[in-house]
This record gives sequence, C-alpha cells and structure tokens, in this order.
Amino acid sequence: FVSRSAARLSQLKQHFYPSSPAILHRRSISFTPAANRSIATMAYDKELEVALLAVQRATLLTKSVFSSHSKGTLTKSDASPVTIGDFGAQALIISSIKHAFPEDEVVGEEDADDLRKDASLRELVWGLVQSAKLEDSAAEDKIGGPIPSTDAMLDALDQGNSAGGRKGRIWALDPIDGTKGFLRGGQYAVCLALMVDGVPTVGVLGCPNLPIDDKAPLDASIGADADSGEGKGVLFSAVKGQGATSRPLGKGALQPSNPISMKSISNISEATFCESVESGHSNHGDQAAIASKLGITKPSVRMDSQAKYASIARGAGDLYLRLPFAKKYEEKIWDHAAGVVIVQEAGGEVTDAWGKPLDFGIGRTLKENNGVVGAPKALLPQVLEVVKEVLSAKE
Ligand SMILES: Nc1ncnc2c1ncn2[C@@H]1O[C@H](COP(=O)(O)O)[C@@H](OP(=O)(O)O)[C@H]1O
Ligand SMILES: [Mg+2]
Ligand SMILES: [Mg+2]
Ligand SMILES: [Mg+2]
Repeated sequence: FVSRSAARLSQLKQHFYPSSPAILHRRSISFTPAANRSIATMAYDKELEVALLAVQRATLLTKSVFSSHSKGTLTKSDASPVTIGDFGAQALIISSIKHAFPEDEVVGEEDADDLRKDASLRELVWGLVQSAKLEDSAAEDKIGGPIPSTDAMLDALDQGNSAGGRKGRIWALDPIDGTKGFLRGGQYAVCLALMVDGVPTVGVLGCPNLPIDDKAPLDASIGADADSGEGKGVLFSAVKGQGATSRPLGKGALQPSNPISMKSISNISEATFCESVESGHSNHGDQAAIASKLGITKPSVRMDSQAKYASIARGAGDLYLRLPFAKKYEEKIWDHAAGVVIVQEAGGEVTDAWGKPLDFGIGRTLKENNGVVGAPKALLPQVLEVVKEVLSAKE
C-alpha cells in the first residue's frame, strides 16, 4: 500500500508540476501523437487559412474602392465592366497564393494588359494595393506581406493565366464577382477556390455587403441597396468533406467561424429562389415559369454575384437558378467554383440546367455545361425535372 500511494503521489506531483522534466517527457509521449493525428486529418487546413486571409485582405481593397468616388471603370472587350478594385484584388490574392504555394496555378478573370498600357491607372491600383494591409502582422506574414513593387504587382496579375485542366492544383479566382453590383452598391463577392484534379475542393467567398447574421431574412432590398455598414460583411468557406462555415469579415486575424447548412424545407412550394439582378446573365422569364410550375409564390430574390450561392448555403434562400439565354454562352469557372463547394458542403448540389455535373476540369470555362441550378440535395431532382420541362418546351 505504501509503495502504491508513493507512486500515486509521484503521479499527482507530475500532474500538478508539469515543469518537472519527468512530466515533460511523459507529456511529449502521451499528447503529441494525438495532436499530430488531429492535424493530419485536417486536410487543406493551410490552403483554407491562406485563402481566407487572402480574400479578407482583398476585401479591404475593394471596400476602399467602394467608398471612394472614382472606381476607375473600364469596359472590357465583351462590353462588361472592370474596375481598379478588380485589378488590385486579383494582384493581392495571386501574390498571397504564390507566396504560400509557389507551384500552384491560377485561373484568374483579369490580367495586367490595361495597366501595362496606362500609367495613371497602374499608379491608382498600385496605391490601393500598398494600402490594403491586414491589421495583424502574423496574418500578413502568412500571405507574404506587401507586394514589393509595381512590376511584382503586374506579374502577379498576369499569373492568373492558367489554362485550367483536369490535373493537379489550380486555383479559380474572381477578384470581384458581380462587378455591376459592386458599381451599383449592391452585392458582390471576392471568390477563390482550389480545384484538385478538376474538382472544387476548398472554396472561400468574401461578401462585404451581406448581413453577418446567418439567420437574417433575405428580402428584395438585399440586392438593391446594400451599402457596407454595421452588421455587414461575411467570409464563407468550405473544404470538401469538412462542412461549410461563415464568419464575420474582419480586418486582421481570422474571426471564429460558425457551421452553416441549407434550410430543410419539406415542400418545394415554400422555397425562395435567387437569381441574377442582370437580366442579360440569366433568363428571368424561364426562371419565373419554373418557379410557378413548382408552386413557388414568394417573389425571387435578385442579387449579384456568388452571394447567391452563399445565401442558399446558409439557409437564407433555397434555390439558385441561372437559366441560359443561349447554348453558346460558356459559364466561367471562377463564377462558380467557390460557391459550388460551399453549397455542396452545406448539404446542397449544383448541376447544369440539364442535370449534368459541372465539369471544372476542361479549361477556363464550363463549356460542356449549359445553365446552372443549385438546390438542397434531396430537392434537386424535382427542380431539375421542371427546369428540363421548361427548356424542352422551347426547343
Ligand atoms: N451573358 C452572360 N450569361 C451569364 N453570365 C454572364 C454573362 N455575361 C457575363 N456574365 C457573368 O456573370 C457574372 C455575374 O454574375 P451574376 O449575374 O450572378 O451577378 C459576371 O462576373 P463578373 O462580375 O465577375 O464579371 C460575368 O462573368
Ligand atoms: Mg467581369
Ligand atoms: Mg464573376
Ligand atoms: Mg469578376
């Protein structure tokens, strides 16, 4: 008994005086392997952290452009707008990715052509890029700190030129999705996804004008006048197999996250569907016909950008409808990759309008797909049936 209690006493001493060399040794055996195991199971944790910080830093830049008078808007060859915010955000994000993962490729929407030709535009963007700094130095370090020179900024912008493909690690980047919404003061999103062998695997959406509260109701005004202010600004993210989360968009280190999931609705007629504001981006008429065939009576919620995917993933809306006007329009992978993995991890599924899986592995566009439909997994077949009915009636 005496020797057993002496042994117990020594155990207790070791427990309460962990500075003793004996206990340090024991701790290193008994705790470290378990800690390592849990780290090993968190696949893509570094990719996720870098993507979250990179997107958060880029939103500091887009918000500064948003509140400035001139957005330096240009018209691209396809007649769509691009702003100094798009250029600056792309340069910052690519430089973050290349710092952490130098071998990875990036499919980015923009390039440096316009900035190389126009010195004053280049200086405007350079000024913005230099001022966009996370307030936490450890967080800044993780994404490589400031871009060192104008040339480095232009090179980073141009590194979004990957052709995409089915092999290896390729990031899809939309520095400002919903540029028209951004210019209007509506919704926009900074979107970044890592695709592994053509499959969206890590997704991050920075939505400066969405309400932080996952439970906030979606009303029609969400798309119209969503000036960033109190209670606004969300970072959504997901890693394949690990669920989806939201957290407030901050200015420094990452804020704590909450799990999100799609709403469970028992009857499709109760659904709220989200569609583009721009009537040129999807067919509002077909979407209204589909909603009415599904018995949906609530008006659609129109908002720009992948904020629609984020909104259905957090259960604020239910369906994402993007019915094509023309067979020939090829959806861009950066308009969907991040939103798709977030919706999938929140319990949803996304296909094209004919029910075909979206193929992110064939290049910069979804050229084998036509239109996009997203819904809670269990309801998608029912929605697709009606979508196909409406589309077939027009053929
Ligand atoms: N005719 C078209 N059909 C579908 N999408 C289009 C389109 N023309 C432009 N787009 C894309 O629609 C995106 C915005 O989507 P939404 O309508 O959901 O807000 C644009 O992204 P950018 O704003 O990044 O250029 C652009 O890539
Ligand atoms: Mg664009
Ligand atoms: Mg876009
Ligand atoms: Mg864009």
